[in-house]
Amino acid sequence: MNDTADRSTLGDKTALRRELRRRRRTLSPNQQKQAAASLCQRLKRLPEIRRARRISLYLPVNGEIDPTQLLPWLRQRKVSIYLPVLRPFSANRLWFVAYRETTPMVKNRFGIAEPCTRFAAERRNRLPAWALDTLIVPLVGFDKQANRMGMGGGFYDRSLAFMRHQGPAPTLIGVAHACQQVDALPIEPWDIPLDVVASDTMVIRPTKTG
Ligand SMILES: Nc1nc2c(c(=O)[nH]1)N(C=O)[C@@H](CNc1ccc(C(=O)N[C@@H](CCC(=O)O)C(=O)O)cc1)CN2
Ligand SMILES: Nc1ncnc2c1ncn2[C@@H]1O[C@H](COP(=O)(O)OP(=O)(O)OP(=O)(O)O)[C@@H](O)[C@H]1O
Repeated sequence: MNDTADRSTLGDKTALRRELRRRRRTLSPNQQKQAAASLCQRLKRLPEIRRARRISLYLPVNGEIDPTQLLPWLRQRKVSIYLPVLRPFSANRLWFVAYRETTPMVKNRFGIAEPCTRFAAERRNRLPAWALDTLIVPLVGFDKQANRMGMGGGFYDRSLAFMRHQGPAPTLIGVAHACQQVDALPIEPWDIPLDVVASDTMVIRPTKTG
């Protein structure tokens, strides 16, 4: 690809990301609540989530759809719950820290609540991504092939890069509001494909090829 094409692709992606983030921010508190309830109903019926024993989810910010209504249901099923935490000294990578009622929380540099560094520093409180069996991944956008767009930091793509090789392959469930769907997203070489996308109105799986 030449330089000009490269720059215009990047420009398109940034503009699209901004537009999709704007869409979810304009939802009213009531719409947010309805969407979250409807998403969680759908998620509870997914075989992928009913099999989960070690799952990560996220605490929503800036209009992201809220998956936390799942917490009581997961706890009742004795599923271990983890949150993504920005890894110190490891740029744009995540590790996953146990989220219990007693976990001490702080806000990270993006204003997202996460388990505090001292708690996360203890090995027994955290897992690398490959040791989870299921991840609920926050999406900024998705398309009908279940391709994803995230915040643009490459946090999930970097943390899941191990999935290109043989070995552990946690189930990846992308979640978003229905208004975050677009016709087609550009696929990047580093994108790790999702198994399923769930929104407040639908469940999408990529069509199998090959
Ligand atoms: N709720 C939630 N938690 C999450 C993610 C997420 O998307 N949602 N992440 C998924 O990767 C990781 C954090 N990734 C992020 C990547 C970029 C930005 C970001 O650029 N935010 C602001 C800038 C804020 C600032 O710099 O102060 C922005 O977009 O303008 C935020 C979080 C881990 N935790
Ligand atoms: N495995 C990787 N190793 C190194 N850099 C990576 C990797 N994956 C993604 N990146 C880099 O991260 C940046 C952001 O990627 P992209 O725009 O696809 O983000 P995203 O998929 O929206 O973000 P996220 O994964 O945080 O949801 C890109 O510049 C890309 O080069």
